[in-house]
Amino acid sequence: QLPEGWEKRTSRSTGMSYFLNVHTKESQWDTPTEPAKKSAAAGDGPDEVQCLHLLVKHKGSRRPSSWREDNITRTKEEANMLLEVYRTKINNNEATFEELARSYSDCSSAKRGGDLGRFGRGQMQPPFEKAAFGLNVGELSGIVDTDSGLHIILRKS
Ligand SMILES: N=C(N)NCCC[C@H](NC(=O)[C@@H]1CCC/C1=C/[C@H](COP(=O)(O)O)NC=O)C(N)=O
Repeated sequence: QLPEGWEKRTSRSTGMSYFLNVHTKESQWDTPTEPAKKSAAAGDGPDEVQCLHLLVKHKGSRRPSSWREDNITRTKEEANMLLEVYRTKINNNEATFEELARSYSDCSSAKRGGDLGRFGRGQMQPPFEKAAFGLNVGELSGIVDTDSGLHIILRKS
């Protein structure tokens, strides 16, 4: 039995259950324990963000294949080391996020410099969403672990 004001829904892209606040239309992955709030109080972070990401897949990825490699066999540790190198290059201004994503990201968004466009809550896998919505505009994330692989994220707006 859900607290008042919540409805259980299923995500189109992952088939995972999420919860919709029927008053504010906000959604969340975590099972609600309190009645749904009636208004979107300020300070709940943005409704939508626009991010670039650089995904390095590994042999344990949910789909260990990409435009770069038909069969991705690198280990998760190797993926982590690659992302540390990319983060360092970006922080040292040796390369831009877009240049590295375009060359090395295992996501189809590589062709757009890693741009995922604007997205709201309930669209991306939970660890990615948590990291992305926790960034300030212009901030580069640490290494984020999802079923897709390992990512670094740059929030654009
Ligand atoms: N709404 C927008 N713009 N597109 C739908 C995104 C669907 C979403 N995707 C992800 O969460 C992964 C992690 C962050 C980006 C992302 C990209 C994945 C990574 O590659 P894959 O593991 O699929 O091979 N490629 C596309 O989906 C999901 N709920 O599965």
